[in-house]
Amino acid sequence: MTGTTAHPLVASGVVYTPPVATGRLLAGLDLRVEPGEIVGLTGPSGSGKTTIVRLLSGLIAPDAGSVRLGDTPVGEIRAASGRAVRGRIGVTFQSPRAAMDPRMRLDRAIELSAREAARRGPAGARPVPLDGLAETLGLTSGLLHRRPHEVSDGQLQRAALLRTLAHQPEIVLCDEITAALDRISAAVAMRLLDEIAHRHGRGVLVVSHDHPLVVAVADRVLMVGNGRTVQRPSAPTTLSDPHSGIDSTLGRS
Ligand SMILES: Nc1ncnc2c1ncn2[C@@H]1O[C@H](COP(=O)(O)OP(=O)(O)OP(=O)(O)O)[C@@H](O)[C@H]1O
Repeated sequence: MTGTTAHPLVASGVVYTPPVATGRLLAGLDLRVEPGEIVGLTGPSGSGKTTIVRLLSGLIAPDAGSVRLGDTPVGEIRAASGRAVRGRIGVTFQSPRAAMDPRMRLDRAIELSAREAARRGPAGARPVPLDGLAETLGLTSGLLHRRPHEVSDGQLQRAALLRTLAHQPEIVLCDEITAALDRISAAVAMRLLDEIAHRHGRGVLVVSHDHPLVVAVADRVLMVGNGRTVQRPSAPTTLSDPHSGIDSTLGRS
Protein backbone atom coordinates (compact mmCIF):
# COMPACT_ATOMS: atom_id res chain seq x y z
CA MET A 1 0.00 0.00 0.00
CA THR A 2 1.72 3.20 -1.12
CA GLY A 3 0.91 6.88 -0.78
CA THR A 4 -1.65 6.31 1.97
CA THR A 5 -1.80 6.47 5.72
CA ALA A 6 -3.12 3.53 7.67
CA HIS A 7 -3.09 3.21 11.41
CA PRO A 8 -2.43 0.42 13.89
CA LEU A 9 -5.20 -0.63 16.28
CA VAL A 10 -3.66 -0.79 19.74
CA ALA A 11 -5.13 -1.96 23.04
CA SER A 12 -2.95 -1.10 26.04
CA GLY A 13 -3.44 -2.30 29.59
CA VAL A 14 -7.16 -2.88 29.06
CA VAL A 15 -9.06 -3.79 32.20
CA TYR A 16 -12.69 -4.85 31.90
CA THR A 17 -15.35 -6.35 34.15
CA PRO A 18 -18.68 -7.26 32.46
CA PRO A 19 -21.74 -5.61 34.07
CA VAL A 20 -23.11 -8.63 35.94
CA ALA A 21 -19.92 -10.66 36.24
CA THR A 22 -18.42 -11.81 39.50
CA GLY A 23 -14.96 -10.59 38.69
CA ARG A 24 -12.56 -9.06 36.23
CA LEU A 25 -12.55 -10.64 32.80
CA LEU A 26 -9.63 -8.69 31.34
CA ALA A 27 -6.78 -7.63 33.59
CA GLY A 28 -4.31 -5.62 31.56
CA LEU A 29 -4.82 -6.80 27.99
CA ASP A 30 -2.29 -5.69 25.38
CA LEU A 31 -2.93 -6.27 21.69
CA ARG A 32 -1.74 -4.60 18.49
CA VAL A 33 -2.91 -5.04 14.90
CA GLU A 34 -0.70 -3.33 12.32
CA PRO A 35 -1.81 -2.41 8.80
CA GLY A 36 -0.99 -5.25 6.44
CA GLU A 37 -0.87 -8.04 9.01
CA ILE A 38 -3.20 -10.77 10.20
CA VAL A 39 -3.27 -11.34 13.93
CA GLY A 40 -4.96 -14.48 15.19
CA LEU A 41 -6.70 -14.46 18.57
CA THR A 42 -7.62 -17.73 20.15
CA GLY A 43 -8.57 -19.02 23.58
CA PRO A 44 -11.12 -21.24 25.28
CA SER A 45 -14.85 -20.58 25.34
CA GLY A 46 -15.65 -17.81 27.80
CA SER A 47 -12.09 -16.47 27.92
CA GLY A 48 -13.18 -13.09 26.57
CA LYS A 49 -12.58 -13.15 22.79
CA THR A 50 -15.90 -11.58 21.78
CA THR A 51 -15.60 -9.06 24.59
CA ILE A 52 -12.19 -8.07 23.19
CA VAL A 53 -13.72 -7.55 19.73
CA ARG A 54 -16.42 -5.35 21.29
CA LEU A 55 -13.77 -3.32 23.10
CA LEU A 56 -11.60 -3.01 19.97
CA SER A 57 -14.54 -1.69 17.95
CA GLY A 58 -15.65 0.77 20.63
CA LEU A 59 -18.97 -0.98 21.28
CA ILE A 60 -18.03 -1.10 24.96
CA ALA A 61 -15.46 0.96 26.86
CA PRO A 62 -12.65 -0.39 29.04
CA ASP A 63 -12.70 0.30 32.79
CA ALA A 64 -9.03 1.22 32.50
CA GLY A 65 -6.40 1.28 29.77
CA SER A 66 -6.99 2.41 26.20
CA VAL A 67 -7.96 1.26 22.71
CA ARG A 68 -6.74 3.55 19.92
CA LEU A 69 -6.70 3.58 16.15
CA GLY A 70 -3.52 5.53 15.53
CA ASP A 71 -3.71 8.34 18.07
CA THR A 72 -7.51 8.41 18.36
CA PRO A 73 -9.45 6.49 21.02
CA VAL A 74 -11.96 4.21 19.23
CA GLY A 75 -14.66 5.36 21.66
CA GLU A 76 -14.25 8.88 20.25
CA ILE A 77 -14.52 7.62 16.66
CA ARG A 78 -17.72 5.73 17.53
CA ALA A 79 -19.14 8.66 19.48
CA ALA A 80 -18.60 10.92 16.45
CA SER A 81 -20.79 8.63 14.32
CA GLY A 82 -21.61 4.99 13.74
CA ARG A 83 -20.79 5.53 10.08
CA ALA A 84 -17.35 6.89 10.91
CA VAL A 85 -16.43 3.84 12.92
CA ARG A 86 -17.77 1.41 10.28
CA GLY A 87 -15.53 3.09 7.74
CA ARG A 88 -12.46 2.61 9.90
CA ILE A 89 -13.02 -0.55 11.94
CA GLY A 90 -15.16 -3.20 10.25
CA VAL A 91 -16.59 -5.99 12.37
CA THR A 92 -18.16 -9.29 11.36
CA PHE A 93 -19.64 -11.17 14.29
CA GLN A 94 -20.39 -14.86 14.74
CA SER A 95 -24.15 -14.17 14.56
CA PRO A 96 -24.63 -11.61 11.80
CA ARG A 97 -28.45 -11.81 11.85
CA ALA A 98 -28.58 -9.27 14.65
CA ALA A 99 -26.41 -6.87 12.64
CA MET A 100 -28.31 -7.07 9.32
CA ASP A 101 -31.53 -5.19 8.64
CA PRO A 102 -34.07 -8.03 8.24
CA ARG A 103 -36.09 -5.98 5.72
CA MET A 104 -33.22 -5.19 3.40
CA ARG A 105 -32.02 -7.39 0.54
CA LEU A 106 -28.40 -8.43 0.93
CA ASP A 107 -27.25 -6.83 -2.33
CA ARG A 108 -28.89 -3.55 -1.31
CA ALA A 109 -27.14 -3.60 2.10
CA ILE A 110 -23.78 -4.25 0.41
CA GLU A 111 -24.43 -1.56 -2.20
CA LEU A 112 -25.34 1.01 0.48
CA SER A 113 -22.13 0.22 2.35
CA ALA A 114 -20.06 0.63 -0.82
CA ARG A 115 -21.80 3.95 -1.56
CA GLU A 116 -21.13 5.17 1.95
CA ALA A 117 -17.45 4.31 1.51
CA ALA A 118 -17.33 6.06 -1.88
CA ARG A 119 -18.88 9.23 -0.42
CA ARG A 120 -16.40 9.21 2.44
CA GLY A 121 -13.39 8.69 0.16
CA PRO A 122 -10.36 6.54 0.92
CA ALA A 123 -9.76 6.53 4.68
CA GLY A 124 -6.10 5.71 4.99
CA ALA A 125 -6.10 2.92 2.47
CA ARG A 126 -6.74 2.21 -1.20
CA PRO A 127 -10.17 0.76 -1.88
CA VAL A 128 -10.39 -3.01 -1.95
CA PRO A 129 -11.86 -3.89 -5.39
CA LEU A 130 -15.28 -5.47 -4.74
CA ASP A 131 -15.71 -6.85 -8.27
CA GLY A 132 -15.76 -10.62 -8.15
CA LEU A 133 -15.72 -10.84 -4.35
CA ALA A 134 -19.28 -12.17 -4.20
CA GLU A 135 -18.34 -14.85 -6.71
CA THR A 136 -15.18 -15.69 -4.74
CA LEU A 137 -17.33 -16.17 -1.65
CA GLY A 138 -19.78 -18.36 -3.56
CA LEU A 139 -22.60 -15.81 -3.41
CA THR A 140 -24.69 -15.76 -6.59
CA SER A 141 -26.74 -12.72 -7.58
CA GLY A 142 -29.86 -14.81 -6.90
CA LEU A 143 -28.79 -15.39 -3.30
CA LEU A 144 -27.83 -11.77 -2.79
CA HIS A 145 -31.26 -10.73 -4.01
CA ARG A 146 -32.78 -12.26 -0.87
CA ARG A 147 -33.36 -10.92 2.62
CA PRO A 148 -31.48 -12.27 5.67
CA HIS A 149 -34.23 -14.70 6.73
CA GLU A 150 -34.24 -16.21 3.23
CA VAL A 151 -30.63 -17.46 3.34
CA SER A 152 -28.69 -19.93 5.48
CA ASP A 153 -26.43 -18.92 8.37
CA GLY A 154 -23.31 -19.65 6.32
CA GLN A 155 -24.59 -17.68 3.31
CA LEU A 156 -25.49 -14.77 5.57
CA GLN A 157 -22.08 -14.93 7.24
CA ARG A 158 -20.36 -14.61 3.85
CA ALA A 159 -22.66 -11.75 2.82
CA ALA A 160 -21.92 -10.02 6.14
CA LEU A 161 -18.19 -10.30 5.46
CA LEU A 162 -18.72 -8.80 2.02
CA ARG A 163 -20.70 -5.93 3.53
CA THR A 164 -17.95 -5.31 6.08
CA LEU A 165 -15.38 -5.12 3.27
CA ALA A 166 -17.65 -2.85 1.21
CA HIS A 167 -17.24 -0.25 3.96
CA GLN A 168 -13.51 -0.23 3.10
CA PRO A 169 -12.39 -0.18 6.74
CA GLU A 170 -8.75 0.18 7.72
CA ILE A 171 -9.08 -2.66 10.22
CA VAL A 172 -11.20 -5.81 9.82
CA LEU A 173 -12.24 -7.72 12.95
CA CYS A 174 -13.67 -11.20 12.35
CA ASP A 175 -15.21 -12.97 15.34
CA GLU A 176 -15.70 -16.70 14.76
CA ILE A 177 -16.81 -16.07 11.19
CA THR A 178 -16.18 -19.66 10.13
CA ALA A 179 -18.47 -21.20 12.77
CA ALA A 180 -21.33 -21.66 10.27
CA LEU A 181 -19.11 -22.39 7.27
CA ASP A 182 -18.03 -25.70 5.77
CA ARG A 183 -14.28 -26.36 5.53
CA ILE A 184 -13.93 -25.16 1.91
CA SER A 185 -15.97 -21.95 2.47
CA ALA A 186 -13.90 -21.30 5.60
CA ALA A 187 -10.67 -21.68 3.63
CA VAL A 188 -11.96 -19.36 0.90
CA ALA A 189 -12.89 -16.72 3.50
CA MET A 190 -9.45 -17.03 5.10
CA ARG A 191 -7.72 -16.70 1.74
CA LEU A 192 -9.73 -13.54 1.10
CA LEU A 193 -8.61 -12.11 4.46
CA ASP A 194 -5.04 -13.04 3.52
CA GLU A 195 -5.40 -10.86 0.39
CA ILE A 196 -7.13 -8.05 2.28
CA ALA A 197 -4.18 -7.85 4.66
CA HIS A 198 -1.19 -8.66 2.50
CA ARG A 199 -2.25 -7.19 -0.83
CA HIS A 200 -4.51 -4.35 0.29
CA GLY A 201 -2.73 -3.33 3.50
CA ARG A 202 -5.58 -3.79 5.94
CA GLY A 203 -5.01 -4.88 9.52
CA VAL A 204 -7.02 -8.05 10.15
CA LEU A 205 -7.88 -9.77 13.43
CA VAL A 206 -9.12 -13.34 13.10
CA VAL A 207 -10.78 -14.54 16.30
CA SER A 208 -11.53 -18.23 16.55
CA HIS A 209 -11.36 -21.17 18.92
CA ASP A 210 -10.27 -23.20 15.84
CA HIS A 211 -6.55 -23.18 16.60
CA PRO A 212 -5.30 -24.85 13.37
CA LEU A 213 -7.30 -22.39 11.26
CA VAL A 214 -5.92 -19.39 13.15
CA VAL A 215 -2.35 -20.64 12.93
CA ALA A 216 -2.73 -21.32 9.20
CA VAL A 217 -3.87 -17.82 8.33
CA ALA A 218 -2.25 -15.51 10.91
CA ASP A 219 1.13 -13.83 10.85
CA ARG A 220 1.05 -13.78 14.66
CA VAL A 221 -1.14 -15.74 17.05
CA LEU A 222 -2.22 -14.47 20.46
CA MET A 223 -3.96 -16.51 23.08
CA VAL A 224 -6.22 -15.04 25.75
CA GLY A 225 -5.11 -16.31 29.13
CA ASN A 226 -5.61 -14.89 32.61
CA GLY A 227 -7.33 -11.86 31.10
CA ARG A 228 -4.24 -10.92 29.09
CA THR A 229 -2.89 -11.96 25.72
CA VAL A 230 0.12 -14.18 25.35
CA GLN A 231 2.11 -14.25 22.14
CA ARG A 232 2.23 -17.71 20.60
CA PRO A 233 4.69 -18.64 17.85
CA SER A 234 2.92 -19.55 14.60
CA ALA A 235 4.57 -22.94 14.67
CA PRO A 236 5.21 -24.37 11.19
CA THR A 237 4.51 -27.81 12.66
CA THR A 238 0.88 -26.81 13.12
CA LEU A 239 0.76 -25.31 9.61
CA SER A 240 1.59 -28.69 8.14
CA ASP A 241 -0.88 -30.48 10.39
CA PRO A 242 -2.43 -33.05 8.04
CA HIS A 243 -5.75 -32.68 9.87
CA SER A 244 -5.89 -28.95 9.16
CA GLY A 245 -6.44 -29.08 5.40
CA ILE A 246 -6.49 -25.27 5.44
CA ASP A 247 -2.82 -24.64 4.67
CA SER A 248 -2.90 -26.15 1.21
CA THR A 249 -6.15 -24.36 0.34
CA LEU A 250 -4.50 -21.09 1.36
CA GLY A 251 -1.72 -21.83 -1.08
CA ARG A 252 0.86 -22.14 1.67
CA SER A 253 3.30 -24.98 1.93
N1 LIG B 1 -22.72 -8.35 29.08
C1 LIG B 1 -22.22 -9.30 29.88
N2 LIG B 1 -22.64 -9.42 31.14
C2 LIG B 1 -22.14 -10.37 31.95
N3 LIG B 1 -21.19 -11.24 31.59
C3 LIG B 1 -20.73 -11.16 30.35
C4 LIG B 1 -21.20 -10.20 29.43
N4 LIG B 1 -20.54 -10.37 28.27
C5 LIG B 1 -19.70 -11.40 28.46
N5 LIG B 1 -19.80 -11.87 29.71
C6 LIG B 1 -19.04 -12.97 30.29
O1 LIG B 1 -17.69 -12.74 29.98
C7 LIG B 1 -17.03 -13.95 29.66
C8 LIG B 1 -16.40 -13.85 28.28
O2 LIG B 1 -17.40 -13.84 27.29
P1 LIG B 1 -17.00 -13.78 25.75
O3 LIG B 1 -18.27 -13.87 24.96
O4 LIG B 1 -16.14 -12.60 25.52
O5 LIG B 1 -16.12 -15.11 25.61
P2 LIG B 1 -15.57 -15.85 24.30
O6 LIG B 1 -14.13 -16.17 24.56
O7 LIG B 1 -15.87 -15.07 23.08
O8 LIG B 1 -16.42 -17.20 24.33
P3 LIG B 1 -16.95 -18.17 23.14
O9 LIG B 1 -15.72 -18.76 22.49
O10 LIG B 1 -17.76 -19.18 23.89
O11 LIG B 1 -17.79 -17.33 22.20
C9 LIG B 1 -18.06 -15.06 29.80
O12 LIG B 1 -17.92 -15.66 31.07
C10 LIG B 1 -19.37 -14.32 29.69
O13 LIG B 1 -20.37 -14.99 30.41
